[in-house]
Amino acid sequence: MTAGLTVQDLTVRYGQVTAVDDISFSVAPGTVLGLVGESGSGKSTAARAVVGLAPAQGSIMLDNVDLGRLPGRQARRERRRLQMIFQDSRSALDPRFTVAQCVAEGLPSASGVDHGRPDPARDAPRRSRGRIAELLELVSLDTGLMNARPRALSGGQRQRVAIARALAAEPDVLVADEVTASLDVSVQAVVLNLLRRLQADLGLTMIFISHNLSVVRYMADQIAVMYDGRIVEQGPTADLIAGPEHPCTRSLLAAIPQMGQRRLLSDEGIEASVVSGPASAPGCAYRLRCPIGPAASSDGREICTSTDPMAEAFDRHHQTACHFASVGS
Ligand SMILES: Nc1ncnc2c1ncn2[C@@H]1O[C@H](COP(=O)(O)OP(=O)(O)OP(=O)(O)O)[C@@H](O)[C@H]1O
Repeated sequence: MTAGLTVQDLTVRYGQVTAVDDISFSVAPGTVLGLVGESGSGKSTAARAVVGLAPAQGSIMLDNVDLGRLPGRQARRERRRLQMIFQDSRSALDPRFTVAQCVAEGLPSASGVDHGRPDPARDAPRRSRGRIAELLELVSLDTGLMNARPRALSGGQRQRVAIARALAAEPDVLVADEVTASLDVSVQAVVLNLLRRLQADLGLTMIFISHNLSVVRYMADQIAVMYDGRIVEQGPTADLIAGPEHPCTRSLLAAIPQMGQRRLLSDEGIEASVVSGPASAPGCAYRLRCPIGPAASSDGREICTSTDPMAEAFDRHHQTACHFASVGS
């Protein structure tokens, strides 16, 4: 069984911008956490921080090992257990490399640490080709494409190469950030099914990010909803979909087109970007958008403007950061 992931008090600041604001979550071994939220809510930054690509405060633990407390070399080795797949496979793959070389980038070296960028002038080492072929088969890619360059591939094929490269490192945790957002709608479902199958077959622990709640719903066991750098609601997928408590979650749900699979898997329908108050303002960050908060109520809902709602446990599994989470939609 792969390791579980625990993230505690994760904060990422870029100058004055707090992109991720003190979030905590855990992903049980072999399960999928869906991270959903509007554009700019901090999903990508959180993901990048988890895999060590963004400067962060807080702790990231694989099982009970805090990666931030390990010495450099050991930390680098442990970080290989977390792999990320990005939205844009075109820029994620080096155009000078063959497919085999792209996948070989992910293979652990004999010493167990990064073997760096393979020399694009040389072919993937002969001893690795068997493993590379295995990985291509795993992602249902024709091994005849081994010597092709990424630009000769379709978007879906390139994303499969990126997945194969991530799997080459034999990760415990896979972080998938909007991996189908730039694919044709017809290919999105195929890649999502592939990811779901690989996750289940390999028992991977996974963070799956999308701004499209219908896609996250399909992929995830648990969902965390982000707004303005924070997690405003999290819980088991079925509970959160059947009984969304935070108005932000309700708004994301309402934006799902109630149509067939083609529309459901498209990126249509999620509106707007984050509108928050000044960073120093007290109160709930969602209040300016909120249909049940101060703007919408005659009683003023003073608490929304005066007090930041901490995530309160409505039950043990389902948490919502809203003073009026139980008020109807
Ligand atoms: N390198 C950076 N420098 C400065 N600000 C950044 C940087 N990366 C992200 N941000 C800011 O952090 C906030 C969160 O951005 P992030 O990309 O993580 O959100 P997101 O939810 O992933 O959005 P999207 O779905 O559009 O990618 C935004 O306000 C963004 O402008």
